[in-house]
This record gives sequence, C-alpha cells and structure tokens, in this order.
Amino acid sequence: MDPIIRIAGLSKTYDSGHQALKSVDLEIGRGEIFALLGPNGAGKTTLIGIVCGIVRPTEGKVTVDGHDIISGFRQTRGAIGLVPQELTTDAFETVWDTVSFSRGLFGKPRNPALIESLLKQLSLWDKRATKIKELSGGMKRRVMIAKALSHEPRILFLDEPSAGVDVELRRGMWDMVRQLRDQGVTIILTTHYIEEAQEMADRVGVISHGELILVEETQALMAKLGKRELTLKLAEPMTAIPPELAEWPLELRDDGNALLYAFDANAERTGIASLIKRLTDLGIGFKDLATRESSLEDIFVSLVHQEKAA
Ligand SMILES: Nc1ncnc2c1ncn2[C@@H]1O[C@H](COP(=O)(O)OP(=O)(O)OP(=O)(O)O)[C@@H](O)[C@H]1O
Repeated sequence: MDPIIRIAGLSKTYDSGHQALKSVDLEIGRGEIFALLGPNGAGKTTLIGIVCGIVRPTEGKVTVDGHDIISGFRQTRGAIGLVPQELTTDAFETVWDTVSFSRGLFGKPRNPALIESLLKQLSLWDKRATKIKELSGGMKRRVMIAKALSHEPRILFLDEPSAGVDVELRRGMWDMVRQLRDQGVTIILTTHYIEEAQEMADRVGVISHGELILVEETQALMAKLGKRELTLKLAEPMTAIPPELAEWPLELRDDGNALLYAFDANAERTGIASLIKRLTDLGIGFKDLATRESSLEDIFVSLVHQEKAA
C-alpha cells in the first residue's frame, strides 16, 4: 500500500477531560475508499477534524501526502476536501456563487468550466442560480460536496454522507464517489449505514470509545467473520423450541412460524444435516428452507457488542 495519510499514536483529550481518541494508528492508501464505522460518539468526527486541521491533537503525528498536518497545514488542508455532517453554507447565496467562492478560499484561480462540470455531475446545474435556502436537504448536501470538491482535492472526507438522503439519491452519490475514486481521489467516509460501507468501501475501520478496534478489507472481513443463516419455515407454528433440539443454537422467528439457525459457513460440519434429521425424527415438518449470508451490519453489531462485554 502507498499511504496518502499516516496516523500514528493519535490521541485527543478535550478540555472537558473527555478522551475522544486513544492512540490511533492508521494508514489510508492512495486511491482507496475507506469507511470508518462506529457508534455515536465513538470519535469519528474528532479523527476527521484532526486530519483536516480543525481539531488539535493531544498526542501523535499525522501526515498527509508526506506533510505534517501542523507544520505543513497549508499543503495538507489544500489536498483535502471535507464534507461535514452539518450543513454550513450561506443560505442567501446562489449555488454557483457559494461553490465558486469555496474554490477562491483555497487560493485557486477561477475555473468556471470546472465548477460547471461539478454542478452537472452532482445534478445541480439547473439549480445554479437558486439560493441555497430554497433547496431541498438532499440538494444542500450535494452543494456541500460540490464545495468540498471545488479546489480539486486529492482526498475527500465525507462525514455521514447519507444522513437524511433518500435511497435514490444515496445510490447516485455512491456512483459519484466511485467515479471520483476512478479519477484518483482517495475517499474516507463515516457512516451509520453499514450497507453503504459494504457496498463501497475497499477497507473498513471500526472505532469504539476512541479506539480503533479493527481495520480490514471489507471482503476479507465478510469472509472471515461471516456466518450463514438457515431459515426453516415451519408447517405448524411452535410456541417453544423443543428440548430435543437444545444442541443447535436455534431461535424462533415470525411468531413461531420459522426457525433460525446460524452456522459457520467455513466449518467442516455445519450441523444442518443432523438438524434436519432430528426435525424429521421429531415429526416437525417444514414448508421451505432458505440460507442467507450475514451482512456487515451483523458483524459490526457483534464486534461492538463483544468489545463492550470485554
Ligand atoms: N468540543 C468538544 N468538547 C468536548 N467533548 C467533545 C467535543 N467534541 C466531541 N466531544 C466528545 O468526544 C466524543 C467523540 O465525539 P465525535 O463527534 O468524534 O464522535 P462521532 O464518532 O463522530 O459520533 P457521531 O457518530 O455521533 O457523529 C463524544 O463523546 C463527544 O461528546
């Protein structure tokens, strides 16, 4: 991996005494899409804020494209586009003006052709003369993306890009993020929509209580921790799982109309054949049977749960 961002021993304690980050080490590869997952208050925004030079670290070192974020602030901030969680833009400005102005803030010469192509790519071209306050929430969010891209950054941070965005727009945004990656932009996103990470990210990092508890390639993580689930639709509903089935970790679902069995797909013996034989012996009939792979969401929930328990 050729890292574009290197984070080493990064800690942050706010003036309140709250430790939001605990010795985080992380490298982000050039041109990758990296998703940072974690429950509310885990420290994601703090981490992004530090890399972008908005929050001062308490300890540790961060470099962006070889430049230190503190001594080389101008170079590092210029390389980064940030789409914050909160919409921060002047409500009375037009789309065109606000995006053009953002470019100027980075000391870049005017480039109307670039602004035009950004607005077209983000389906904002026909809104270019509209005031921000007259836009829908999803449009405002796209304006924030256009602003963040206006100075042609090599790295884009998206903090909760899908919050409050409908499904169709979300898909459109994912396409745009992939296009940017194809153009060589490195993308780091935080998300609560695990599906978003599963769909887009090359790697995911899980942060909990300020600690980075896991960093892994998305596909490898799914393969390693992934479980499969077998659902048996019962011919007759059940009120309780019979004791004769105690050796399988079963759950009743769908008001007793279905039995769920989670198994390790990589194990030599899945236990399915013996379960079905036992059900037949007990005269328990089923109408249908289906298996499904667990999602990144299941994996994430169990990881954070395990960490809490520890
Ligand atoms: N300026 C601040 N002063 C004191 N504490 C802060 C400050 N900013 C954030 N915190 C605390 O630091 C912790 C991490 O916050 P942060 O915003 O980084 O979390 P997050 O993972 O981005 O959460 P969310 O998913 O809710 O955005 C939280 O407990 C938060 O209350």
